[in-house]
Amino acid sequence: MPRWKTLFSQHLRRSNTVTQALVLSVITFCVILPLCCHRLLYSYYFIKTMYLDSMSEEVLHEGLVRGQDALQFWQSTSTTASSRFSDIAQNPELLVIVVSVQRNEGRDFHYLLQVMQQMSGLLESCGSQRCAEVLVCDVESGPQENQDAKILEDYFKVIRRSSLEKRRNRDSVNTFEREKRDYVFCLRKGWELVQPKNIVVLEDDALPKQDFFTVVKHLLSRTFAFQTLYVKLYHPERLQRYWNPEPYRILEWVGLGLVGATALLLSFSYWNPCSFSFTLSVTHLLFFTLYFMAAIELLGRHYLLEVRRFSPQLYAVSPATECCTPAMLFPGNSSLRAAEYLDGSFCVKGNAKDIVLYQMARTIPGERAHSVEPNLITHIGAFSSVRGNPLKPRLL
Ligand SMILES: CC(=O)N[C@H]1[C@@H](OP(=O)(O)OP(=O)(O)OC[C@H]2O[C@@H](n3ccc(=O)[nH]c3=O)[C@H](O)[C@@H]2O)O[C@H](CO)[C@H](O)[C@@H]1O
Repeated sequence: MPRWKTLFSQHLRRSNTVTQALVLSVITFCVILPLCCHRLLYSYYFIKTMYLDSMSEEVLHEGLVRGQDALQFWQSTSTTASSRFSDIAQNPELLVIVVSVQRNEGRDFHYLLQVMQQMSGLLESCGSQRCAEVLVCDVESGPQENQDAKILEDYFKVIRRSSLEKRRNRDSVNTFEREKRDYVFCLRKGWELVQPKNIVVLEDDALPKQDFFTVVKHLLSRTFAFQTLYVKLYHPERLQRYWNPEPYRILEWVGLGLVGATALLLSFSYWNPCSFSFTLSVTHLLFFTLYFMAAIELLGRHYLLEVRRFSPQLYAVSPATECCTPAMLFPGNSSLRAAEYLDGSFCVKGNAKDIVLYQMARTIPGERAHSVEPNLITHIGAFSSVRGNPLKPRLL
């Protein structure tokens, strides 16, 4: 065949491949994914203008109903032996401390009651061998009472500061410093009272998921847990994307792209072995790796993480991410070190307790911190007790 003919047929084949790649990309990214994902809150295709307000209202309404149900639940529960968790054993394997303050905004949502209702269900499902001891740490030190904590007194042990400590704590510090001091108080008091082997601290709007105790138990059976200051059990869903600058996520992203592309190309080569030349496969591998990476990111990493719930062994442990402390595991006696670090810092807006802990774990030699994914709690607090709230809270 003359040379120009060979070149022409090569060019035709190449442009044919490029066209196929283009058509596939347009169909996937402009038709299929937008159709499937436009209602998924954490997907890039989510149409905020159409769905955000109505979804936020719906979630708010559901939260209110759950709160009223929880109130009714605790008001109607009789204090039988099985519903009482207030007798705390010494040296338990795990102590869960729930930190709570009286909320002014969103008080009808009874976050604490919701969390404790879920917790009591989880504790009951553990059977006679309790999976944890639980303390409610009521840190309200103003003139008002924490009504929800009061309701729970018949069922759980509630710890508070003494009146003298309360008076001392009332001096005019900013909210973030007060929040930190409250946290330190709960950590130390819990340790002092129960001497547990490990501690989990939950904020009062952190609703534990069904897999909570199973996964915490599994984490504690791994050696890394005892070389860490804390393990974060929650990270906000909106910050779980690959396009957030966490180095290990980039590795996961490229790895998933490569695995997807290799699997696809191997199945192609199985069904049509003649079309599988080396040059084609390298270009194809590159294209499909990028194709899968883009598809996963646009769909939303959050949804992919949910697949890991299949087994506790599949939960990913990685270096800790910065934001938020609604659910924290302090293995061994690390809660005492954390309390000491927090005590030595002064918190202000922009340098709240979550940032202080993160910085400590990064800068103090020998300290490390980890995060586990997917989340072990749902954050149900639409209203913040430390920051100003918008008139209508939104999901994003
Ligand atoms: C979901 C999320 O992103 N939550 C984070 C956000 O809290 P939020 O702004 O969401 O505030 P929040 O209402 O969830 O309060 C956090 C916790 O602090 C407790 N509390 C509040 C006031 C007080 O004077 N004393 C006290 O102990 C309260 O009971 C709750 O357990 O910012 C905090 C730092 O500022 C923490 O990093 C929270 O994890």
